[in-house]
Order: sequence, then C-alpha cells, then structure tokens
Amino acid sequence: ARRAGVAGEIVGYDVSGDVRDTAREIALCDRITDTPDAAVVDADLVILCVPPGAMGSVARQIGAALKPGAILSDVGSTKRSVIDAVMPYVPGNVSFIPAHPLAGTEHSGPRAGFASLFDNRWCIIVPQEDTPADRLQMLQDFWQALGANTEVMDADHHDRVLAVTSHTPHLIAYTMVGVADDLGRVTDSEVIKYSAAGFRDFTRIAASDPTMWRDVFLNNKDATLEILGRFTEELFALQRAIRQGDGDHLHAYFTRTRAIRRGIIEAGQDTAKPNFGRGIEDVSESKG
Ligand SMILES: NC(=O)c1ccc[n+]([C@@H]2O[C@H](COP(=O)([O-])OP(=O)(O)OC[C@H]3O[C@@H](n4cnc5c(N)ncnc54)[C@H](O)[C@@H]3O)[C@@H](O)[C@H]2O)c1
Ligand SMILES: O=C(O)C(=O)C[C@]1(C(=O)O)C=C[C@@H](O)C=C1
Repeated sequence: ARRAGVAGEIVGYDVSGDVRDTAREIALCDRITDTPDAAVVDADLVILCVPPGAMGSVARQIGAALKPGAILSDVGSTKRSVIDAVMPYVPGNVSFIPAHPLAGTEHSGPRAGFASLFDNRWCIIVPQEDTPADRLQMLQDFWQALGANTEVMDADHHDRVLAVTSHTPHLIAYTMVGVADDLGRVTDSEVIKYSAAGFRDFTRIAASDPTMWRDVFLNNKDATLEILGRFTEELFALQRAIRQGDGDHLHAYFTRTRAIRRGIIEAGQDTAKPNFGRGIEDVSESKG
C-alpha cells in the first residue's frame, strides 16, 4: 500500500507485543497501536490479517470503533467461515467485503512481507448481497493498485476452488514430509543433500505456519474432505497400476497432467516464480 501511495496513513495492530515491537522497528506501518480498536478509529479501509480462526474475535473487538461508511475486509484463506464469524459484529453503516489475495510464502511474521508480493497475483473478492457497487469498486481499485488482478466470486465457490488449488496440496505436502520424517530420513544430511527438487518443494510448503494451516483445515472442512476423498481414490488407482505393472495407465495419466501444466504456462498464468521472491531462494537455492 505504501509503494502504491494509496493510503494516507497505514496503521497496524497485532495481539503479540513482540510482533508490534518488530513492526515498529522495521517501520512496517506509519503507526502501531496497542489496542485493536485504536487502530481502526477513522480508518476508511480496515483489513483483518489474522489466522482464519481469530477473525471473529478481532471483529468483535473492533466493531463498535469502525467509522460509519468504512470498508471492512480481510485476507483469510477461507471465506464462508470468516463471513459467518465476522458478520455479527459489522455495524449496519459499514460494508464488509471479504477478500483473499492468492499470494504468500511459507514465511510469516512482519519481516516476511515484501512490496511486490501481490504483483500479477489474483485477489478474489467476495461481495455480500447488500454490498454497494461503489464500495466494491473501491476495494478492487485498492488491490489493483497493489499490483493484483481481481476477480469476484461467491464464498462457497471460493472455498471449493481453494480446496483444490491450495488447501489439499498443502495437506499432501505436510503428509509427504511427515512420512519421510517417520522413516527417519528428513534429518539425515545425506538425504537432504541428494533430495530431488520435487521433495524440496514439498518441504518448503510443509514449513508454512502451523496455526494458519490448522485454521484453514478446520474452517474449510467440507470442501477439503471432498477433494481429499477424490485424491485418495486416484491414488489407489495409481497404486494398483504400479502393482499390476499397468504402464499404459500410468503413461496416460502423466500425459494428461503434463498437458495441464503446459496449458497453465501457455496461458501465461505461471506467475508463481517471480513472486516467490525471497521465500523460494531461502530454501531451494541459497542453502542448496
Ligand atoms: N501466508 C500465506 O501464504 C497467505 C496467503 C493468503 C492469505 N493468507 C491469510 O492471511 C492471514 C494472515 O496470515 P499471515 O501469513 O500474514 O500470518 P502471520 O502469522 O504473518 O500474521 C498473522 C498475525 O496475526 C496475529 N494474531 C493472531 N491472533 C490475533 C488476534 N486475536 N488479534 C490480533 N492479532 C492476532 C499473530 O500474532 C500474527 O502476527 C490468514 O488468515 C491467512 O489465511 C495467508
Ligand atoms: O507459495 C506458497 O507458499 C503458498 O502456499 C501461498 C498460498 C497458496 O497456496 O498458493 C497459500 C495460502 C493462500 O491462502 C494463498 C497462497
């Protein structure tokens, strides 16, 4: 927001005193307050950036201090649960417009942010039935000024899409690294040294914040369980093909998935690389 010059003043609050101290030290915001309600007084736009499970409690603490006419938004990775948790505390003269920028790294905390994080990434915006068109436009303009492309979606559709593209893949990465650890191999330096890029990518994802990801699965339960069920069925089919030596099945499957990857690149949607920034370098390159 500072890079884009779209905010007169950027004010922040975090429940952790250590996080507030660090944010002050690195001048992350123009001002850091010691209470949540002080941070939102007179603000035209308030964005909740806490784990999905904490959204309701923060909304309860700030609701009465929101300025009439303000926009309240969030960046939570799940949408239906956040709406249910926050909505009861939104005053009638405030527009609550949930959002989810599809950008992040495995790092968290105030030092993990960087100005280009949202460049060329999608930000999904989830207007409510009574959201005024001008407020929706303002929030879209805000995210576009930060470098993102915006898309409007309903909450349930968002949760289903993200279960496929983000939530279940994270669970699979956590599981793969957990399995390797159970076999006593992850900490073996020789295995780390020779581990192929595929496994290293899993370890990067599996280093993501445990609180945030616990909340993601608890708050997008149905969609994740549905995708996980489909995933398990496919996995069993591949397992059977390996056991039965069914090379044709494996070849046909991998040909189909390769076409999907190529389609993403041809459509110019492989925006991940430039935006991984410091995140991917830390794990995959600098440390070899
Ligand atoms: N990390 C990602 O890749 C990513 C991407 C898109 C969206 N998100 C979403 O963004 C949100 C924040 O994630 P993050 O990666 O910035 O995490 P983060 O850990 O960097 O920041 C979350 C902060 O919330 C604070 N917090 C927790 N409970 C609080 C409370 N009750 N009141 C005030 N502060 C509280 C924590 O102390 C922490 O500093 C989550 O909802 C997450 O789902 C994350
Ligand atoms: O690249 C990563 O580290 C991420 O996992 C970022 C990622 C994703 O799944 O793409 C994680 C959670 C989000 O809500 C949005 C983005």
